[in-house]
Amino acid sequence: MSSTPISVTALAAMKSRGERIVALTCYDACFARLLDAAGVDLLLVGDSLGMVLQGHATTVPVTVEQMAYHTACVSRGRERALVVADLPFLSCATPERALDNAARLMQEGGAHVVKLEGGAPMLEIVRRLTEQGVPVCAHLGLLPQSVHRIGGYRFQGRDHASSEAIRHDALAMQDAGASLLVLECVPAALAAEIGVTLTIPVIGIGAGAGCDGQVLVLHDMLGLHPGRPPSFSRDFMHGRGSIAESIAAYVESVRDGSFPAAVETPY
Ligand SMILES: Nc1nc(=O)c2c([nH]1)NC[C@@H]1CN(c3ccc(C(=O)N[C@@H](CCC(=O)O)C(=O)O)cc3)CN21
Ligand SMILES: CC(C)C(=O)C(=O)O
Ligand SMILES: [Mg+2]
Repeated sequence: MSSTPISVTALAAMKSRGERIVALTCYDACFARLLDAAGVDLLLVGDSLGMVLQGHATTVPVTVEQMAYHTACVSRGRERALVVADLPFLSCATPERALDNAARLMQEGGAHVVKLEGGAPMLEIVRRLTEQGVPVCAHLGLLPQSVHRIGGYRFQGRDHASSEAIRHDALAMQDAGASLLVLECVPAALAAEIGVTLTIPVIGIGAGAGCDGQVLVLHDMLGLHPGRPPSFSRDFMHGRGSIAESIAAYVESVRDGSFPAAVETPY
């Protein structure tokens, strides 16, 4: 049985109907087939692959070449799910580079949407991409590509000034043409408020259950994190017999709003 492929407008329609969006990171065709068959709506080819696949301590070493390769692998495996690919570290340093690199992710990789980290300084790039027909997913809150500037993977938006900046940037991203927004590691109340304010879908990771959808790093939710997984993640393999069963449990838990629970919502 084949079903209609998901588009960014289909995700917006889900938001308006109050249906939660289920997303996971995905880096290869094998998992793309599995996640797609389980009804995952959005496959994020995240630059987190630098950490979970390549063994780096950060996402900083990941290149556009590598992102295009993994995006192409995912694109071959999916039928229905929307494919979103991360623009990696410094690939949006100028609007020209952003346009060239988005072209690679879409034309070589088959991505439907490109995602970029950052707020106000990225608005011009979001406008330029959007006016060229490139759907953009914005990414605010914790920006892992800035880990060396931030000094660690910390929750963001916990004081008045930074929560105001995130709120403001979220609206500005929507106005600049972004089709989706990922909010990473921000307080649940802030994320929920942004979710009801914006018309575009807001997908949270470490941002509470009030978002329009959830995303997790695939390896974390399969219990494959080396050491202690992030506090906002859940090991869906725990007590289950197969990967397929665990993915199905994640899909159901996001759809019915039981993931993330209070224990997976630090702030
Ligand atoms: N495997 C993996 N999972 C992720 O969620 C993830 C990546 N990699 N790579 C890119 C970014 C980095 N991320 C991370 C990584 C660790 C924490 C973490 O351990 N946070 C602490 C709280 C730290 C604090 O607020 O001071 C936690 O307990 O969750 C958070 C986000 C999220 N993304
Ligand atoms: C954590 C998600 C949102 C991401 O950007 C990634 O996997 O690279
Ligand atoms: Mg990323």
